[in-house]
Amino acid sequence: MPERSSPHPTVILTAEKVERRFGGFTAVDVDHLDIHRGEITALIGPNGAGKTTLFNLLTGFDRPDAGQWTFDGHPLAGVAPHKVARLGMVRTFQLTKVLSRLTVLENMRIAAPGQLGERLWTAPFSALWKRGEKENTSRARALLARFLLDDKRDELAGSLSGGQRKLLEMARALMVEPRMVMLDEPMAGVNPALKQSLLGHIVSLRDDGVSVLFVEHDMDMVHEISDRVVVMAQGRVIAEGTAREVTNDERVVGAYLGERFGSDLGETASALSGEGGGR
Ligand SMILES: Nc1ncnc2c1ncn2[C@@H]1O[C@H](COP(=O)(O)OP(=O)(O)OP(=O)(O)O)[C@@H](O)[C@H]1O
Repeated sequence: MPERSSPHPTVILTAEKVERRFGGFTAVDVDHLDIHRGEITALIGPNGAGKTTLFNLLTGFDRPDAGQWTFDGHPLAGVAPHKVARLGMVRTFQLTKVLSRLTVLENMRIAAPGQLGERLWTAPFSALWKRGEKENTSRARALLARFLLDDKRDELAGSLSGGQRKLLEMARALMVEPRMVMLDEPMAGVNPALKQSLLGHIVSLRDDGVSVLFVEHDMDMVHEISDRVVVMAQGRVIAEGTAREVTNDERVVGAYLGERFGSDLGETASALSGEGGGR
């Protein structure tokens, strides 16, 4: 549906020859990857394709065996996650048990930049620190209002529904005012009623100028909001293009049909082919 990818996009993230091996097994072997600025990019692929491992590498949560990548001109290989976030690239995380025992507002406040970091050491209890805390709280409240969670602010995060948790994960990521957000399966465990609202929030991020990269198995979502789709299989990028282009790509259909479970891409491709009068 959207297919609004610009013919002359600028690149916000570019990766070269990124490799991650676990023992003798190569989980990621990406020769080249560009993510376009201001677009919604879906990263899809069968189970075990290396999508999450690539996310972890790009955001500093894992170390590559080889490779380089730059975000907005900053070389990032070997840079720690909190520094990556400070440069403007954040990823969402599923709420852990520990975070579930904190309130919604506490979850937001600890996601603020510099929290538990240098600010706390150099200026505890100072006026500067208090001002920072006040700013963090008002930013957190504004984001919670945007995601319709403000009336839940004093409730434990663990008491939220699956969809509300996803909204909180996204709101938390925005505490650092990122230029790029990486979402890991944003639709997993979300009921259909909240799905549209979540999609709307992702589109509104793009409309605010934030680049979005998301991993997802839900092909309806991929078709509905992606400007561009990158397909991985066996650690490599095997295809790139609009959702329609990649679902009609034989290499992509082959990669999915090769596995028994996972995505509905095979069905989607057949449906698309049917629309187009058969293949
Ligand atoms: N820490 C690890 N140690 C050993 N093997 C790992 C490790 N992390 C990932 N792998 C392997 O790397 C491969 C890629 O895994 P990854 O989780 O990145 O795939 P994925 O595309 O995200 O899959 P899914 O869609 O199922 O989440 C898999 O075969 C996985 O078993």
